[in-house]
Amino acid sequence: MALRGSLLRFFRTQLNNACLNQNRAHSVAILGAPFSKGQKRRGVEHGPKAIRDAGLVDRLSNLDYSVHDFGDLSFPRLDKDEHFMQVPFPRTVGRANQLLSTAVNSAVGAGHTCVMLGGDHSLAIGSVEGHSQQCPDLCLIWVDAHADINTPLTSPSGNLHGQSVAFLLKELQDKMPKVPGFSWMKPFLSSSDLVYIGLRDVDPGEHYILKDLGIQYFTMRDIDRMGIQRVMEVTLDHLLARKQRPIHLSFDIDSFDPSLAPATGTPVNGGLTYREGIYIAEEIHNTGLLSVMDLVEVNPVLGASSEAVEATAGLAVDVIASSLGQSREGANMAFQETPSPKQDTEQLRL
Ligand SMILES: NC(=[NH2+])NCCC[C@H](N)C(=O)O
Ligand SMILES: [Mn+2]
Ligand SMILES: [Mn+2]
Repeated sequence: MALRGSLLRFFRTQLNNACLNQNRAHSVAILGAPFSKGQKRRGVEHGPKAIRDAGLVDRLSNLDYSVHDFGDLSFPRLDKDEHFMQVPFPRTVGRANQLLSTAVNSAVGAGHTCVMLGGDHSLAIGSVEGHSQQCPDLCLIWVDAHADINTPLTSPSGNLHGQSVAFLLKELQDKMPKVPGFSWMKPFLSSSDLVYIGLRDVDPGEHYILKDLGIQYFTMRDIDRMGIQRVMEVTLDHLLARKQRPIHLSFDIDSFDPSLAPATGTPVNGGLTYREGIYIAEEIHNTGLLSVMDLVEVNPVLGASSEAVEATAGLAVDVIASSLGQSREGANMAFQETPSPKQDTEQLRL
């Protein structure tokens, strides 16, 4: 019995080590997912380019990562893809997510911390699913103005980017109709493995589900009341107190206030400040457990000016860099000691 227990523990640690960043702390994979069929506004498929143009790769290289930019995935166009109930493009969205899942699965398997650039938020289905193939005990932090937990039966819009979480949760399995295009996956996440931060536009059916499943969430009002420091403390405690496990961060740029992130499809007033957003990212980095992150819903076509687009994409880069260790305290990688003028002149004389 004792031997069996310790063997089990050993294998569990082995499995965890593949996922708990030890070996991959210094290697980041970037995956572009130029995809927009989870919602109806065009332009969000240009998100990956806008974020790269804002200097993502340079910023991560400055952090001393080896950065592997795997470029953009290419998603097939399916000619025949009729609505399912109110849901447009179900097969196209299902297939794109299946491809993304495979890509995330192999990037994590190869030892990278993975950054997925969207694209709309329906892509989190494939991203979290692929991550879970490598790290079945992952937990999910969803930073968003929206809960994205509608089912096809509760959704007011039909859009799949407002339903991603419903596809992931085991507890909603018997509330979900069989959506064509999604037979490759089944739900795997428990509602206790998920925390929301930043909510302020929750549909009635979503609110019912959040309450019914007892999901931990922090609205903007909660952030006003408790402060972002306490919100992060409770979030990380909720997810990690029992055991350390890999984190999937799914970050929707519309969690920020529209004054900071105007170029997005479903902006909602009263969002995160710059400092709150960066603090969330820093705290997640400080756990040492970030394994995959999504940065979604940057839509360069919806910016009123090039400045608006650059501000939104630049903010996305700041969030990604902070999640991967850029620190407001500064870092001293280049210095072993404070350079002294005496040594300098000696060197000059030589
Ligand atoms: N990922 C997003 N921006 N989602 C917005 C969802 C909006 C709304 N709740 C819906 O279901 O359509
Ligand atoms: Mn979202
Ligand atoms: Mn959103």
